[in-house]
Amino acid sequence: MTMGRKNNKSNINNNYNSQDSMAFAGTRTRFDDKDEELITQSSNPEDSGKAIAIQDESMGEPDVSFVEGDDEKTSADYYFDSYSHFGIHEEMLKDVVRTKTYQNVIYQNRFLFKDKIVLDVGAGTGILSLFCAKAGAAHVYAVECAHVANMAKEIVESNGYSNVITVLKGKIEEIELPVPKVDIIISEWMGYFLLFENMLKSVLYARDKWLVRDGIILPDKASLHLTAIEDAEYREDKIEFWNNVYGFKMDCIKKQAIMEPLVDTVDQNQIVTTCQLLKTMDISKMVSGDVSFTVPFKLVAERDDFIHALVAYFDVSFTKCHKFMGFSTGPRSRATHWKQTVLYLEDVLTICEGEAVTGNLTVAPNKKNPRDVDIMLKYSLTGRRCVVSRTQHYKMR
Ligand SMILES: C[S@@+](CC[C@H](N)C(=O)[O-])C[C@H]1O[C@@H](n2cnc3c(N)ncnc32)[C@H](O)[C@@H]1O
Repeated sequence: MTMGRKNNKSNINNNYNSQDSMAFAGTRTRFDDKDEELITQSSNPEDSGKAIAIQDESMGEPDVSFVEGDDEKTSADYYFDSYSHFGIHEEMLKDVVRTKTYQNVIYQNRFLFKDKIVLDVGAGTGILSLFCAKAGAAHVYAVECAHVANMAKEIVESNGYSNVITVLKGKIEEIELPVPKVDIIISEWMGYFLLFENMLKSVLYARDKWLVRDGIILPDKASLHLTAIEDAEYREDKIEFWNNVYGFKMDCIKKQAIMEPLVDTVDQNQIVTTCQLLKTMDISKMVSGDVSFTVPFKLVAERDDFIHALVAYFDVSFTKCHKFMGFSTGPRSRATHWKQTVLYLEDVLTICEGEAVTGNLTVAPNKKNPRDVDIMLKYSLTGRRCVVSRTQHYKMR
């Protein structure tokens, strides 16, 4: 997965949700809501913890030393480590679309929470637990496996909620809850392309183990969408660049670059076709196998243009609220830290208004590392000016 584009264009109007709302994941990107400037923050396991450069002044040269014990770490450890530093939580909390939506869902629907037992899966700083406690929950169990759990405990204490919120440090799959059942499960589990990180599996595990019959899960719906964009300039910079690097061809890197989805903000003016709903997941009913699927699509051109990439994004909704609530991470909505996921095409499609790109998208967790996502895209266009049919494979990692 590749992050960021030179000229980030953030959209500031989320038409989907009139409330202030926004969000973040493993390699999440910082979104500074004040100046709407997007700053890439790598929390890539490859970048974190493995080696540190220690400046030894007597020697002059930096000494690159491996941190003791890191050899034993698995990719899962690196994943959880990425949530240990407060910086990643700062970025999530500052994602106003994300955090405000959860806050509004909880504060405007107190009838759901009053005197209820709540389980917060992946509590982070404890922010969602605090919202629930303030909204009148009888008790909240805040489960968090990363070191930030220690801070969540302190935050709960210093805000005077220790009698309502119990922070449990550990993986949801491994902890013991002091109660047999809970009335509500709340979680912010969404990753890039919705499914990157695969945290949804942990939420479904918690649902099956602890949620009472007729209990509520928040959010309870998540949908993946697809559209097609014109993106000549950036495709040139990211993909065609490898054709001629100071006079040398680097085709092998070009092949890799095209396989890596780009997480970035797309300007709504780049959209060439209709947007299509690919898949809706009902979090209250689905099984973990439902995150692997193949869906057909048909994207109809709304103008004569060139298509360089398909773009995926997601919406989440909280349908148990008094009034519908949710947010979209689409290019026509206010930007979130999730941005959009851009899949570059090997072909540039010359499309005329009314013509359609059709195909199938297959999505599945990677077999070796289920937090990564494998995507297969089959597309074809039989147009007046362009006839193309191709299959491409992408890896989000
Ligand atoms: C996207 S963050 C959300 C944090 C917080 N709920 C918020 O809204 O700001 C997800 C959190 O879930 C934690 N997490 C992920 N998988 C988990 C698991 N299996 N058990 C416990 N915590 C988990 C991560 O460490 C991370 O802090």
